Formats: sequence, structure tokens, C-alpha cells
Amino acid sequence: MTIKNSLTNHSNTFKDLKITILSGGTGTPKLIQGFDNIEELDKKNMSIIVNTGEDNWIGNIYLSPDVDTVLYTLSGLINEETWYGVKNDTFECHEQLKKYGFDEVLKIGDKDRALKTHKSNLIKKGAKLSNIIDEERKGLGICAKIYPMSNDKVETKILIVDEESDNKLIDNKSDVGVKKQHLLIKFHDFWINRRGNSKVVDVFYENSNYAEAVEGAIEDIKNSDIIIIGPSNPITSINPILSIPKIRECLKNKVVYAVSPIIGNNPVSGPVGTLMQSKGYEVSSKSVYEIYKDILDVFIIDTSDSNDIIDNIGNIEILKCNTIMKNIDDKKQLAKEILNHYVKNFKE
Ligand SMILES: C[C@H](OP(=O)(O)OP(=O)(O)OC[C@H]1O[C@@H](n2cnc3c(=O)[nH]c(N)nc32)[C@H](O)[C@@H]1O)C(=O)O
Ligand SMILES: O=c1nc2n(C[C@H](O)[C@H](O)[C@H](O)CO)c3cc(O)ccc3cc-2c(=O)[nH]1
Ligand SMILES: [Mg+2]
Repeated sequence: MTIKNSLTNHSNTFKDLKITILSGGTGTPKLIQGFDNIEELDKKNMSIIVNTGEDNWIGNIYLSPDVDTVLYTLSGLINEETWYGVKNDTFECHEQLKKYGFDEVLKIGDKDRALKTHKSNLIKKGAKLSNIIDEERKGLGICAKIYPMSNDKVETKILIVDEESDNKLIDNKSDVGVKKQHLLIKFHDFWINRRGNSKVVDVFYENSNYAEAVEGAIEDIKNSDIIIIGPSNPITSINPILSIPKIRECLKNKVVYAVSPIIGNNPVSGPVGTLMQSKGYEVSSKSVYEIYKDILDVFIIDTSDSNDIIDNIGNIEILKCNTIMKNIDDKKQLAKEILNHYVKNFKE
């Protein structure tokens, strides 16, 4: 349909805008920094709904990696090398536990452990994750509201080919008795222990059909002017959020923008390629559009991406911007272009 590039500046009209951002992983938190640095935007009108599909217990520590990354990003504590944990943190406790024979595998820092211990204690007492996060964001002096995609357990599971059976197959391909075996594993097993090197057959969001959205999150979606799906892994960071029935239903009546995490056929980072192929998608920005299209109004691709995505994409508008966020100026510029485009095309 139509391609638009940079637009005139409408920043004075940002002050009343209400925005909700869907976030997971490391891509979207960069864009969240961009929005958080737009002075004219009232941060009390900014809500973030976060993926909890990778939440897990490590010993007695409750790990909610994508939530903690958003908390640290909005409080300026985030380690921007890894996009998890607290910058300049120490790892005394982590190292000492290893000496006692308990390897947490994930490197949890000493300052980071305080946030996770706070969550763990309250969860054990039966508190709701959404209430705990709200206390933590206030404790960190964050104005924006932050919600888990659900207070119910929804777990991202990866179906992989069991390498052992695969090798047996190769060795004894004539032996009809040897069958390809599959393993259903946690995302962390796939990404941390197996370094994302397994052959992925499929991805599931266990229990998502029965999971309730958080009331405040649904309220904020309904009251928002614009919903932004950030440039994160569509399969393991955004789709778990969209798999919560009430959330997806609500978004259908809203103005929704999405930023592609893939430029042409190249992801900027991570295992998004293998995971998209496992769901039958080619690795391309066009496939990202396919994944979101039933709720999408504007799809943002990188200026370096080709225009052939335009062919038959229905009535969705393509906006081309610089989507490679190397510094705070890039992040702020991308955030501003999204809001400028919204004001010009949906507000006036
Ligand atoms: C394992 C990895 O995980 P995670 O850290 O959870 O990251 P995301 O789900 O956010 O996926 C990373 C996703 O983000 C894209 N990305 C990263 N930086 C940028 C950027 O500056 N611009 C842009 N358009 N996309 C960005 C990257 O390509 C990845 O696909 C994971 O799940 O991948
Ligand atoms: O790949 C890693 N991811 C680590 N993560 C990130 C996370 O577990 C996953 O990498 C992301 O969820 C990928 O989607 C942490 C997250 C935290 O909140 C705290 C500590 C870690 C530590 C690691 C780590 O050592 N290695
Ligand atoms: Mg992730």
C-alpha cells in the first residue's frame, strides 16, 4: 500500500498520549528507553505488558527475566551489555553457591538477587506477581505501569529433535526400529543449556488458553491511544503475550504498531530465525507482518529493508524508519517517529 518516511514533528501533542507497549527480551527494552526519554510524554500514561513465558524457579529464586529487564531499563539500572541484571553488579553469592556445589547456571548478581529475593518471598506467601511488580516499580521510582502478561503460569516450551536419536538414525538409517525422538523442553534449557543449537520442531505456550490477563493491563489497553509491539522475538517474546485470549481480543479494537526485529532476512540478534522456521515461517520482516497481521495497523521496517514487502499486505500501512538502535538518539528518534506518525494519521 503506501510507504511513508520521517514526518514533521508533533511533539507538543504527545503530552496527553496514552501508550501501551508489549515487551519481551532485549529488543523492546531499547525502544522503551526511547519512549522514556521523550520529555513531552507523561510517563504515568505509559504501560508495559511483559512476557512471563520464561519465568522459572532456580533453587529458591523466582526468575522473571523479561519483567526484571523492564524494571531495570526504566530505572536506569540495566546492564546494557547483556540486557539483563544490574550494571556493575558483583557475583559473590553466585560464585560462593557454586563452591558449595549449587550452580545456578544463570549468573545472578548480588544487587539483582535482592529484586529476585523480594519476588520469591512474596510469591511463596501467595502474593500476585502483578502486585509484587507494582511494589517493585514504585520502589525503583518508575512512573510507568508494568504488568506481567498474566498472574497465571504460562510456560513457553520448545519441541526439539533429540540429538541422540537423530545420530542413531543417521548411523542406522536402514534399521526401521530407530525412530526420530522429540523432546519438549523449557525455553531456558533450549537457550542457556543447549545454547539454542537444537533443531526446533515447534513452540508451545503451555496453559495460555486458560490464563487470565491482569485487569489493570486490559484497562490500560482499552484506555490507550496507541499499542506498540516492540522489536522482540515474535515467537518467544511477543506471541506468549498475544496467546492470552483477553489480550489478543482487546488489541483487535485498538491502533497497533509493530516494529520488525528482522531486517530483510536478517535478525539483528538471537535465535529468532530457528524459532520462526519451526512455526513454518521464513526468516523475514514479511513473516513478522504475517504473525501480527490480524491485529496490526502500521508495520515498521528498517529503511534498508526492501519495498517488496508491500505486495498484497492488505490495508496495513508500512512505515520505514531507522530501526537499528545503537544509541539513545536512535532509540528516541524511533519512538518519536512512531508517535508523530500516530498523531498525524490517527489523532488529527
Ligand atoms: C534469546 C533472545 O532473546 P531475548 O534476549 O529474549 O530477545 P528478544 O526476544 O527481544 O529478541 C531479540 C530480537 O530483537 C531484535 N533486536 C535487537 N535489537 C534490535 C534493534 O536495535 N532493532 C531491531 N529492529 N531489532 C532488534 C533481534 O533481531 C532479535 O530478533 C531471542 O529470543 O532472540
Ligand atoms: O543467557 C543468559 N541469560 C541470562 N538471563 C536472561 C534470561 O534468562 C534469558 O537469556 C532471556 O530470558 C532470553 O530470552 C538472566 C536474566 C536475569 O533476570 C538475571 C540473570 C540472567 C543471567 C543470564 C545468563 O547468565 N545467561
Ligand atoms: Mg526472551
